[in-house]
Amino acid sequence: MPSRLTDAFRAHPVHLHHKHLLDFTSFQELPDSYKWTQLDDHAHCPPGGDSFVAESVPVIDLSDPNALKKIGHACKTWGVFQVTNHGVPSTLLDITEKASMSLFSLPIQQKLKAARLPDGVSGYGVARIASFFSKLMWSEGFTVAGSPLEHFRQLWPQDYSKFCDIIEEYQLEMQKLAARLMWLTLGSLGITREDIKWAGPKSDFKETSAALQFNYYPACPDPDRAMGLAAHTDSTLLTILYQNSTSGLQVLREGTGWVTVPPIPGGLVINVGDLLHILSNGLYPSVLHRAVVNRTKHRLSMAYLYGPPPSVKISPLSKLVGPSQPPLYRPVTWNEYLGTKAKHFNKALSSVRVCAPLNGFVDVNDHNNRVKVG
Ligand SMILES: O=C(O)CCC(=O)C(=O)O
Ligand SMILES: [Fe+2]
Repeated sequence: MPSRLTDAFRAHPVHLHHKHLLDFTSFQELPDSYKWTQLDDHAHCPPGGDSFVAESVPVIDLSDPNALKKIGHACKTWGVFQVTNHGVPSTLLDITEKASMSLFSLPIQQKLKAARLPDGVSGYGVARIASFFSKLMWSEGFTVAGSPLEHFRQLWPQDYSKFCDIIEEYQLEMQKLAARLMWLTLGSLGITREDIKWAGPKSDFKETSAALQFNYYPACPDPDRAMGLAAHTDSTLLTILYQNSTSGLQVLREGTGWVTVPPIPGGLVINVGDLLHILSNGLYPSVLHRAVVNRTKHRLSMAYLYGPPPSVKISPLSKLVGPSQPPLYRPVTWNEYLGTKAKHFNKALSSVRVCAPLNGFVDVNDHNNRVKVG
């Protein structure tokens, strides 16, 4: 089944020659094309070493009766949190991690058989945001939007169905968790089931769309100068991210700089995306994040990118706007917004803004162009 997200990228294809997808294991030294400086990074802060930061991203136990309140606070102040007791079986997380490791461990010629087309969404390739940077990122990726069947047949002609089953089960579990998190997040804003008609007759967000993004970051000979995945916000409502036991995810904390989100066993990271930022009229700002790499250990992450049904226009919720809080953003569908992001990247959110905020709050990405962090 063709992905409904595909249309968004037709107008902005990413033409990246496969020479960019290198066999990372062959390098003893970091090639110049992978050396990032302050100027190469829109966030004006090259990867660098870990600095000590006292603050840490909230960890919320979903079985805690105060989870809703804690999620609201985390969304408002961080735009990111980790969840435990989320109901996704740890065996499924392990199996899916192993399946994606099998994928990235295939010979490069085999992986290229499932290469993402320039105007496509699914398949193997470099990060889509790579086209906005002159330096290369130390990572490879695989995106699944809809069914992975065709690509998996290319990758594993003999046992593709086993891998398809794993992905399908993972997608189902993520869908359930995403719907639960949506109600917790919206509930923390005082939004009820009557306010979100597009959640469907059973309020289960069954018609929403999503993509799965697998990222692989090989061990790197010069991690302080390499970039795994450059700073960006996700164009989602929310993202559910699983990371293996190697740390690398960092989020930008206002006034502090980059804060590492440490992997916790069985934990999942939840990012507020740009569409939730719009829906909440800026009350829950999307989080700027990036991935750095490691000298000795590879890193793997699996991001479930969760958005609304394709035809739904996302705009600030009417309960959250009023005479003193005018709507800050114009209505957009997910596809429209992905097209805007493909063109404007980190300026996408400001490009759909219709009015300056009254409370002095600025979009993280605007901010990011003025402030040096780190
Ligand atoms: O690898 C990570 O931790 C970050 C991945 C990510 O931000 C993404 O896929 O959008
Ligand atoms: Fe991301």
